[in-house]
Amino acid sequence: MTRYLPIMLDCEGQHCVVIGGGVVAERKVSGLLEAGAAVKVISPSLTDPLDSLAEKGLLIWMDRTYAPGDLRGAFLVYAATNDRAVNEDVARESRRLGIHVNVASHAEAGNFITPGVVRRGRLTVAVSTSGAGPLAATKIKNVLEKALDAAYEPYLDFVHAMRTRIKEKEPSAEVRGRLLRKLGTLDVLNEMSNGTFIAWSPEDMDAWIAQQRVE
Ligand SMILES: C[C@@]1(CC(=O)O)c2cc3[nH]c(cc4nc(cc5[nH]c(cc(n2)[C@H]1CCC(=O)O)[C@@](C)(CC(=O)O)[C@@H]5CCC(=O)O)C(CC(=O)O)=C4CCC(=O)O)c(CCC(=O)O)c3CC(=O)O
Ligand SMILES: NC(=O)C1=CN([C@@H]2O[C@H](COP(=O)(O)OP(=O)(O)OC[C@H]3O[C@@H](n4cnc5c(N)ncnc54)[C@H](O)[C@@H]3O)[C@@H](O)[C@H]2O)C=CC1
Repeated sequence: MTRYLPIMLDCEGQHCVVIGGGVVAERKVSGLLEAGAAVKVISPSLTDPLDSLAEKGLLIWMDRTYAPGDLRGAFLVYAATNDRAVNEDVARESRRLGIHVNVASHAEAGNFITPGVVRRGRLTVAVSTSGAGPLAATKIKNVLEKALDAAYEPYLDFVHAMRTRIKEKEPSAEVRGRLLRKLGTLDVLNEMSNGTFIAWSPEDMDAWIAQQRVE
């Protein structure tokens, strides 16, 4: 069994290439666009949603089949055609160029796979079965989709604002550590979830930091 390393990859502005324009390519493209990647799709046909993304200029479409050389300079490559041999050629070129490649038809030909994803703002939960059962991954994802409160989004914005402030304002590593741990014990998530949270102004944040510093 392949034991994959789960990592969070910053793809903002990175040039990513998807070969194929069917429903599977569409799913991979939507994940890439959500992550801010610069997407190029190479395929003689596109699904309607992909076509409309191309028309809006949200991706670059090359209306043709894959040709060697197409992957040069790519950050990530997805081989998502319905032709196994073509996907294998894409995987081979990627490996030769040292580019990570995902192969939709038979994952073992590539070296990374796509998890099912649930997002709540800054929270990302990724579910993988290591390729054992993509539909099982979807089912688990759906369980999490129901379980994860929408309040995680404002909660993590709050935590981010507070952590940024504490890191900027507190030079002592020891005090900073204490403040950051105290931040983790606040009941803000519950308050946001049940609607009782009153937003903190920058002054409220500074007052909390000043008070906790001396305690
Ligand atoms: C290994 C992996 C590689 C990769 O694609 O990255 C892979 C591979 C393959 N999938 C196949 C089939 C299906 N995949 C889906 C759906 C999804 N597949 C996704 C990921 C992955 N699929 C990676 C492993 C994820 C993990 O670790 O669990 C999801 C989670 C994410 C996404 O695609 O974005 C997305 C759900 C999105 C969501 O719910 O949000 C459906 C259901 C449907 O289409 O509705 C079917 C049909 C039912 C079935 O086959 O079970 C085949 C057979 C091809 C054939 O032979 O015909 C292969 C090839 C192989 O097994 O090697
Ligand atoms: N990994 C996954 O999540 C899943 C993978 N699959 C696999 O992925 C493959 C693709 O699935 P779909 O998108 O549903 O197929 P599809 O038949 O809808 O689309 C295939 C696309 O590939 C393009 N294409 C074919 N030859 C090409 C070439 N030489 N160069 C560039 N583009 C080319 C076609 O024009 C079309 O746009 C399936 O054959 C299956 O093996 C299927 C379901 C899920």
